[in-house]
Amino acid sequence: MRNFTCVQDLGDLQQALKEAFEIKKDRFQFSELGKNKTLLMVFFNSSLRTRLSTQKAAMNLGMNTIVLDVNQGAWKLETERGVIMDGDKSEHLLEAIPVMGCYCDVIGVRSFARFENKADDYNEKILNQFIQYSGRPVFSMEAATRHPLQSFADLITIEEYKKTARPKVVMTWAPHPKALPQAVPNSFAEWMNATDYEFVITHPEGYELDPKFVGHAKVEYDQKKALEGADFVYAKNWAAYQDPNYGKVINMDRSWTVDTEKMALTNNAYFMHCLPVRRNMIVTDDVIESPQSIVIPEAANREISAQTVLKKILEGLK
Ligand SMILES: CCC[C@H](NC(=O)CCC(=O)O)C(=O)O
Ligand SMILES: NC(=O)OP(=O)(O)O
Repeated sequence: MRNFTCVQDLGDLQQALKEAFEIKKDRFQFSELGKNKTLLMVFFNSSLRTRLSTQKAAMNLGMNTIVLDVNQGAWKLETERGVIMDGDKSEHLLEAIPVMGCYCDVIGVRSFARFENKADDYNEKILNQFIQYSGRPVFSMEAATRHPLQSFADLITIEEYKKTARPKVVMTWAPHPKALPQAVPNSFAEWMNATDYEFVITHPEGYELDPKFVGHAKVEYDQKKALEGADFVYAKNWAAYQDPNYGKVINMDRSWTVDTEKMALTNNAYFMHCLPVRRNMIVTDDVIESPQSIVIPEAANREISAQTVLKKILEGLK
């Protein structure tokens, strides 16, 4: 595998899951694979789980790691070609990216949607420049439209906890004070659609996601109806996608917060969230602290999804 930006890049998903569970049995069995190889992790946005789990995964494979927080320490970067650089940006991405490629063998990039230009976001303008100009394999650590390492970990977790072959998985929107990217819900939907699970998306009107990601999922505007009989509840906030409200918060309706009453409608469902989570906005304290909350094992599986992806990229370098 050269680059990893979406579920399709993994190829056979069932085979990738087998590799992930093999790694989980003994995460140090491939510790020679990454010897003398360096992973560069580039963050344009904050991170806890991705930063820690991806470094740990690289170390499990014997890799060296370098972490760059672009907005803390590096030169402020210009991303637009043709701009006269007489302002506060000292370096252009078109130099910085090939330079970064000189110092590493694999690059991970986190660059959220900026909500300034929908086309730039949905054409993955930043991530694709790393793919085009770095000369190295590139993987997404959450880009503008997807978060594949998270979604892979989410799928691993559902496979571990499911009680039936085809569980009912419900992704529900929940309120948040900020305009959050559609990357996590887009990606979760894309990965759920790649399985044979029963998958339902529920959100208020106006929060419809890009149909490219919704695919054949059922969309239900009545959250309580959607939650009936659910085996997994995946909560997440996202800003509006559809024009003219792209990138906007158009609703903060706290009746969409996931609470014990909502969870009582389900089939004793497990509660999932990618974290970080705004308690008592997305989900109540009682629900996220309940025995049915699997947000910590879900986060722990980020090491496994990252290690599986890095292993496949390193195998492609041989
Ligand atoms: C893995 C999730 C990363 C990001 N989350 C946030 O930016 C939350 C920020 C906040 O709650 O202040 C998102 O929603 O895409
Ligand atoms: N879920 C996730 O990617 O968390 P961070 O933003 O903390 O990396």
